[in-house]
Amino acid sequence: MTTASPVLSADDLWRSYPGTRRRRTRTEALRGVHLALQPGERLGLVGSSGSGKSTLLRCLLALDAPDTGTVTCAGRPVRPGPVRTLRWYRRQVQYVPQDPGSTLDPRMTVGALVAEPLRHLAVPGDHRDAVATALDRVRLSRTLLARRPGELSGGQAQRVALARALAPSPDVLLADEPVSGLDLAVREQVVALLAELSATSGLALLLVSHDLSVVSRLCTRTVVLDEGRVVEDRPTAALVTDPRAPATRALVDAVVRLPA
Ligand SMILES: Nc1ncnc2c1ncn2[C@@H]1O[C@H](COP(=O)(O)OP(=O)(O)OP(=O)(O)O)[C@@H](O)[C@H]1O
Repeated sequence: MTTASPVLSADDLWRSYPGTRRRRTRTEALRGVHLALQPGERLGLVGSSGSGKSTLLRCLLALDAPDTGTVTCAGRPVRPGPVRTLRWYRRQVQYVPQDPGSTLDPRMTVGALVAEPLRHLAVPGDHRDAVATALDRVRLSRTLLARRPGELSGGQAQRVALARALAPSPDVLLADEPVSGLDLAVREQVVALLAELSATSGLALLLVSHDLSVVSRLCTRTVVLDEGRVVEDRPTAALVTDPRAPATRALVDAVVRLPA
């Protein structure tokens, strides 16, 4: 067990949603979730549909507040609030969305898209340099700077999303199913790129997925959520070869059943 202090942690998070007319009871989406991401670590967060992954991610991104419990980044508590009070956090913890095709503004050029977070976060320095560096880091040619999302392949769009997240030089990336919309060959390239980025720059990565096969190739440790609870938190290799919780077994079986 590592003793370094986590760069990002969730401590005893509880979050419930009110009942609806059709479903009267409250939904307990998170039930006492603990999670700690060490500097430079690659941590997987897996669980079936409805297990609470998105709710946890929204709390970690300070887009939603837990009912009780705290999110802490580098020793400071993190809660939703006005943009200016969260700038420090957004510079340290960046988000890579699931489907860049629909999240990148189709009217903006690649250059403007990658520069946007730097402007929003009031990052000092020459933004053109930072944009060029971010494109280099994701292996995107600078000849794409003037293109718009509609003129990019799926893999290029995902790299632009990654470059946007990397531009402010964060310590942590939270990636939500970052390869799920990509075909197999491109998926392999993006997985390899994420592994390389974390290995060479000390970037910590929290990879959220329902697919254990992607997580097992990238993450050294994996947390399994089931009905809002952490049911396993172990090295990924051990978890895959010897799943203990029924939810983990189901995820392992789902990978085994997939055609090669
Ligand atoms: N806004 C909401 N109002 C009511 N219930 C909600 C709301 N958002 C999520 N839930 C419920 O909370 C539980 C956890 O949902 P969540 O979206 O966090 O799961 P998930 O693991 O991300 O699922 P998926 O993989 O399908 O995206 C589910 O039972 C869901 O129906």
